[in-house]
Amino acid sequence: MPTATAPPPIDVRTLLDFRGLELVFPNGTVALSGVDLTVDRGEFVSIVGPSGCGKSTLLRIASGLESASSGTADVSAKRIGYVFQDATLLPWRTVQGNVELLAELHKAPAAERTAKAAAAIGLVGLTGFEKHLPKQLSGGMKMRVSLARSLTLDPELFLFDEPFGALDEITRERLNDELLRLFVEQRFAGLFITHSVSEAVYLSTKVVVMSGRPGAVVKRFDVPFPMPRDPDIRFTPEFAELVGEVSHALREGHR
Ligand SMILES: Nc1ncnc2c1ncn2[C@@H]1O[C@H](COP(=O)(O)OP(=O)(O)OP(=O)(O)O)[C@@H](O)[C@H]1O
Repeated sequence: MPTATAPPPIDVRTLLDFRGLELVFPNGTVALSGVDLTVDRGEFVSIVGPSGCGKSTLLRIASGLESASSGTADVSAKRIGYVFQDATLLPWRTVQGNVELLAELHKAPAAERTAKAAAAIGLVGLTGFEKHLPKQLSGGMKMRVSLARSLTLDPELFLFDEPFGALDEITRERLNDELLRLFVEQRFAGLFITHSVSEAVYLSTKVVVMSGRPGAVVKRFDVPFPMPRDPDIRFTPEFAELVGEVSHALREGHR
């Protein structure tokens, strides 16, 4: 009797899979050249690279806003969250109204929207600020609202484009810890762009270093420190050593 052939297993671990990506803009600018990048479930991947090396372009490809000229860009994550350097809040809407926005666009019923927004506002530590308008919030609080807005979608993959770049050091460190807590609790995967090597090492399970334009991956580092991550890890020689190695690769790739 013929035996049924089992279908090939689907690799549900990989949420984003870029192979040999090239991107040439219509004006001839070669932004990316042969970029291989994957983000698996459970991973938090940071990209560091010199200005103009194509980091934001990679996120634009991940979100479907840009298409590669060649190579393959597979994104199997169904629900994707976005946080950019600018919190992009609607100034006339309250915190609650801003956080409900995505659920509203997805036509979720009012009661579900309210409940999801309240839970997300709680997750980012803004309970009590629901009725505030964006102009009444600090920069760090606005970023929390931006995070909460995407959390209502229960994202499988979160894309971050230098979300904390404009914040002061203390606020940035606090938000790094909040983000790590959310990563552990909410179990989304992350693709995070930053100019800060220590931020990349502190947050990530993997750090990818890109060269200057055209952007290519010059080195990948696995970050061995366990999750949940101890904030004091930043003051250890092992942490300093890894930051040094990533910084060195960044300098080498920039020549
Ligand atoms: N629409 C476009 N047309 C032509 N060139 C572009 C376009 N968009 C971006 N570029 C160029 O492509 C390169 C990559 O841009 P991108 O914004 O991805 O870099 P980046 O690494 O995110 O930079 P930064 O760190 O400064 O934010 C840059 O040199 C940029 O000037």
